Amino acid sequence: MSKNIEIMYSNGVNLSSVVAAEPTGGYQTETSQNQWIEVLVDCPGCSDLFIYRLPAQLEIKPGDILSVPFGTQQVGAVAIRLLAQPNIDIPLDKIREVEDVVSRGFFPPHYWELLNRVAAYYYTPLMQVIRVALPPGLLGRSQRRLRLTSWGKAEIPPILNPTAQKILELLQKQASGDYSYYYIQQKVKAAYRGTRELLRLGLVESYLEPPRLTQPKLQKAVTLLDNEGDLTPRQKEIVEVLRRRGGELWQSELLQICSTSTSTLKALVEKGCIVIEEREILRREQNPLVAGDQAKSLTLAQSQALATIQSLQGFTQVLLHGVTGSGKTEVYLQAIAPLLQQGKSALVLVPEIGLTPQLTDRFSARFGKKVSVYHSALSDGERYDTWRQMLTGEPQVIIGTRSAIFAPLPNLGLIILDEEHDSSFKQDTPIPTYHARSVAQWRAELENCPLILGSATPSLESWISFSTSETNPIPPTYYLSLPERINSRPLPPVEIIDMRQELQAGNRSIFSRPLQTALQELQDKKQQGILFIHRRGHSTFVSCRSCGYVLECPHCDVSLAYHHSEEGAPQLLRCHYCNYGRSHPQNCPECGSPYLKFFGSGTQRVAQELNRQFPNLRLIRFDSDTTRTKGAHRTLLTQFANGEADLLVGTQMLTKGLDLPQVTLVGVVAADGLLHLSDYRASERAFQTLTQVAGRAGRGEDPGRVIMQTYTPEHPVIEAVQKHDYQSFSTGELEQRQALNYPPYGRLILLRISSLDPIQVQNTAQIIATSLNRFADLEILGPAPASILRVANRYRWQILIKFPADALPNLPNWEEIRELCPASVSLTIDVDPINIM
Ligand SMILES: Nc1ncnc2c1ncn2[C@@H]1O[C@H](COP(=O)(O)OP(=O)(O)OP(=O)(O)O)[C@@H](O)[C@H]1O
Ligand SMILES: [Zn+2]
Ligand SMILES: [Zn+2]
Repeated sequence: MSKNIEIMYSNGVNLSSVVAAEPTGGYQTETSQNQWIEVLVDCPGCSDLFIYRLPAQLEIKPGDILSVPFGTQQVGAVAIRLLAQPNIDIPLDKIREVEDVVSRGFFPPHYWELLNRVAAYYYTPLMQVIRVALPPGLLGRSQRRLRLTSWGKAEIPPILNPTAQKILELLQKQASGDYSYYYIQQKVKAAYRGTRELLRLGLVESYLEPPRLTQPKLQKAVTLLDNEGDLTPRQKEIVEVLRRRGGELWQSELLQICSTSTSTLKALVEKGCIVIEEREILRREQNPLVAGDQAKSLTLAQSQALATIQSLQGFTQVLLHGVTGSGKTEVYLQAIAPLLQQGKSALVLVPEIGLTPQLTDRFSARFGKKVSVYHSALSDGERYDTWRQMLTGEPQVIIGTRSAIFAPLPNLGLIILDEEHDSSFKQDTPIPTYHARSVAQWRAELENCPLILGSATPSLESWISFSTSETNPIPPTYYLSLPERINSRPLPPVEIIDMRQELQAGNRSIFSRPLQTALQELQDKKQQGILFIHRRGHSTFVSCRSCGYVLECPHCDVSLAYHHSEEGAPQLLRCHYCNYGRSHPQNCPECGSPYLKFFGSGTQRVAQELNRQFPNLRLIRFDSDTTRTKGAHRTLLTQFANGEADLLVGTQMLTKGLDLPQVTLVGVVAADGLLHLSDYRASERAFQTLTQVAGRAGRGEDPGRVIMQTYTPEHPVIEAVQKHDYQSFSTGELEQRQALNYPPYGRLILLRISSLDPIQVQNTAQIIATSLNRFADLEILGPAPASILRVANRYRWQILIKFPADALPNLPNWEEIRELCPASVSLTIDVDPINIM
């Protein structure tokens, strides 16, 4: 085995400073006098730079993806920086050579710098950021292989040394004459001597097999040539089919259409009528065909907003604050159209996949094939190919979720974050714990293009940075408002129902009397409704009426939710944290009593109740249980849009961006579930969710109405939602945030500490907190157990660090903090956390 271990920096260089110090210069580096390259290797735990020799025949640039020898393996690596001299003191012959380039020029200009900023801001090793940004599998292990040449396949080998002889025999015994280096090394001692000889004699050749996942998908294509030969009637038929189809078809299609065989096609090849060759097919998610549409003539507010957007030059930020149904999407579409004409691309980020079918359709209707989607529910192949398609530089529109902010579009003209307030733009785990909005700001700055943040309920962060009257802010910022719905349609009136009074009046149903009446009327009037429930499943917990025992998850400190859908389907208890499931017991496991009672209502229970009380009402459940399979979102929404159901019953998922003009009624079964969460953002989130769900009503010709049930009608969030009053809600909420120094006035860093060992995690949390107390400008909250201490058997503690947003104080050296954790305790640094529970 080789003892040439790669040479690593001994003093733990701070990577971000190394790379950030040389912004994009790497791309223009004169390669001639550089003989060395620093690389990042894709190997767990390796965050340092390693130095390699440049092979004479290879031209390598920073950003290229490489294959390098590492220990005894070949691993993926990213070229970081070229050097004229190795900057460490080691014998030059100890430095190994780069094996090969797997993929060239993978990063568009500025991209590299973006990744570095993310790594630095979120205290994450650069390699982890690269992993989030690249499609899966790109850095997979490529394999060096050895195969026989045609000369090597011949029977008469020259006289060889014994190892070479053994390897040759090994290869010749194998049908394709092809093995990995690794396999040969296992089989033959000191194999390198033999391979060297075989290579020198030209009996074998060595080649690099790219990682499997990233292999482009090839398929045989048949192309018609002009030679009319002497053909049989059958052959003529095939040629005719090809001609009618434009002279080109995939072989598989042609075989199917003509019910013919490959040997028939081969005969045509021999007659010179057709050629068959391998072509790459791009596995992009197929957008269903949608009828094209034209730009709508804009309302006054829309055209003013558009005019401002079109006047923007370079890096600017726009907050497009438009009430629900005010036509923000139309503004996006018309802002993008001229960019595509200029050969530029646009990036549109949306919160959830559930949202994308409708939105993607609107974009496809306008821009056709120039639109692609990019999100984590795509297959690896689809992701990889969409990625490659972006690199072509063709003007295009990418619509995607959070991670699409890293889409490598070379010629970016505009970035849009739709529903910018949505918390799904923030990644909690794994690291980097990035917020797509922050990354979008950096990206827009680096690409020098405008960024549009759109929402009916802007996050307080965005609101404050656009509403404070700073003169000449950098970058220039614009607050654009669409205060009215399209065609001056009114926002729907919101009726608040006090459920305590319902109970007093003897109504024990989960539906208040006004909601019952409204549901009844729905059918008579042939209109549609949406019913919002905070939780999926049937009931939140099951407990014994005799002894009070609550069924809990064995791995988490939470009660199990009851899931039951149709008659006859198995009754299931499920943990919403770790997905543990068990069958529902007949009797109490504690006292044996048969009287088990369900508490709290999820989507399933509400659906059951509806079926019981309104047997004629047709409903569709829309939550993460019913939308698990690919395409389910689209199918269910299409059914609903086609009028196959009267009511859509679901969770958060249906609050966002749905545009269904025939929906007149929106019901909120219990607003309270959202209000009383132990998190400083609970009110903001509740206001946003309730306003958004209310905004689904009355978007078409018929006026809408909202019925909101609650036990706390006097809650300020409920009052603000009722009045559609963003302004007063945000003013009040900001005062509270300021008083306590919470964002957007203060900044937060959350340390999440977890372990299987309850004692060790608590001790570690304590030790970390003590060491943080040395920093006078930091306010340290905790250590405290997370609100659910144990999840999936891991005990979780946290420490919240608070500091003023305007002055970055002296922060701890996170590596030192990390070293305080024993191996069994893991630490995640969540910068600007959103979920603190
Ligand atoms: N200028 C226009 N003329 C006629 N109809 C329009 C115009 N602009 C938008 N619309 C239509 O109005 C409806 C609402 O628009 P859109 O969905 O873009 O609103 P939105 O502001 O994104 O709402 P939300 O924030 O609730 O998602 C859509 O059906 C859209 O096609
Ligand atoms: Zn019991
Ligand atoms: Zn669990």
